[in-house]
Amino acid sequence: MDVYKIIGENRLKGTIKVSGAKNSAVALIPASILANSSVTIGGIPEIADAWTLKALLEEIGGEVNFENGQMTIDPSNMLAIPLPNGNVKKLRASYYLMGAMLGRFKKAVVGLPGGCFLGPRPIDQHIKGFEALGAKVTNEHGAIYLRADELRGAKIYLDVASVGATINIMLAAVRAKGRTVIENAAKEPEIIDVATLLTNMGANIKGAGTSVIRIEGVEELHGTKHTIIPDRIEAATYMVMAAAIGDGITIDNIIPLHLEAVIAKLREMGVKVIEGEESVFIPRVDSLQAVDVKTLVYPGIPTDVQQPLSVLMTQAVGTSKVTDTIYSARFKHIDELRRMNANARVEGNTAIIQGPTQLHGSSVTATDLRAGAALVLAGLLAEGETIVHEIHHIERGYSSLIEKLNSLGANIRRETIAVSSLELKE
Ligand SMILES: CC(=O)N[C@H]1[C@@H](OP(=O)(O)OP(=O)(O)OC[C@H]2O[C@@H](n3ccc(=O)[nH]c3=O)[C@H](O)[C@@H]2O)O[C@H](CO)[C@@H](O)[C@@H]1O
Ligand SMILES: C=C(OP(=O)(O)O)C(=O)O
Repeated sequence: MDVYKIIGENRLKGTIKVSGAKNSAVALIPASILANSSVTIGGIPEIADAWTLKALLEEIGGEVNFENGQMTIDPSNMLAIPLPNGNVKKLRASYYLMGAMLGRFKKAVVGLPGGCFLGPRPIDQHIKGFEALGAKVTNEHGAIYLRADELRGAKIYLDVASVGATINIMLAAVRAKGRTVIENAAKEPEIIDVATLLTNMGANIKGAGTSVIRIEGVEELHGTKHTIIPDRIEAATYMVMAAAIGDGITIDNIIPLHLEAVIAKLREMGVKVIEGEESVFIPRVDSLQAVDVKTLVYPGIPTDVQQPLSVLMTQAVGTSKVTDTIYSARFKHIDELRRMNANARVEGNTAIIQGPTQLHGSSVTATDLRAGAALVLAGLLAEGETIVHEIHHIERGYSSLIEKLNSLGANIRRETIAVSSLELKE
């Protein structure tokens, strides 16, 4: 069982480089299935989700090379091999195999996705979209079966502006006959990134990044080269860390526009954020003010950032509130923070955090990816040693987290511990 052992209270200083966006990568990699020749994607983060997707594409006959952040996928020999179990369960984004395989083969069998448990994560809007395009969709023993004689363009109104459903419908619709219109589409930057790749493969997509996306289906898509956008969630995580325990940190390789809501909220807390073209500099912060935060769809504060932000709130003077309107149960980290002396409680979809508090090193469990990042930050702030368990969640989405933070002066070790010491913790 591997854990992170963190000795806290070191001030961090220097420059940290953000990797390519996980939530783009996990859609771009499956999108390559739709091409008739090799697709090369640069800037893929070294995260477990990328390796799992590589293995999944290989399971269906793809030839995949992943080296130095560049993934080249030759999809020519891929087949519609059913994927009911195994690797598909390891990540949420395996659901993109449904749209991509449906688009290419007009059929797919994909086990219901895994990923972080954030409360219920329905995929009804994805299925509604596939059905509108003419697919028959059934759920048999925990796997989704999709089959269509032909895919026909359709008008699809999403009941919720879902990132996953918007991308999944785009993946199928680019190969449908005629025009698809997605209304109330999600507007996240990752959607534009996927649309850009598909367009460079020969797809005809208009309006990605707005709430109405129009797609004219095409007969064939070809190979191309693409560079992924920087990870705005990773960037936000490091910005929050810089505000909490930095002594002057530059966060490099970012698109500041993607982070406007986070930057505005940090400024409201008293953090100085100096924006460059592709970086921000955050000087040492001496005093933080309590704030209220509500997560919203883009361009609002992302739900993925609320967990690290709630750790920052333990350092702010006064009572902060963070309401998650996207995933109302995404608060498992609060119990862990309480073990570390945080004065925090959850009421409905809101965490209420009183600060400032000196956090104490403790043995805690990462219940999901961003909860894990939040606990790493808590460990960096805490006096003494913090041991973070279940780090596989963190390594699904953060590339070289320990190396990056240690290069700023953090003291984090990844260690294998005997199961008996885990049992002692229980
Ligand atoms: C792999 C990936 O990109 N994951 C991201 C994606 O997840 P995910 O694709 O799960 O998130 P969605 O944008 O689809 O979900 C947003 C909201 O819509 C609801 N919903 C979604 C689909 C559906 O069919 N029915 C439905 O009701 C969800 O329960 C949630 O309340 O966007 C989330 C919201 O920005 C992020 O937290 C995740 O990091
Ligand atoms: C919840 C997340 O990931 P996933 O949707 O892959 O579980 C996340 O990126 O914060």
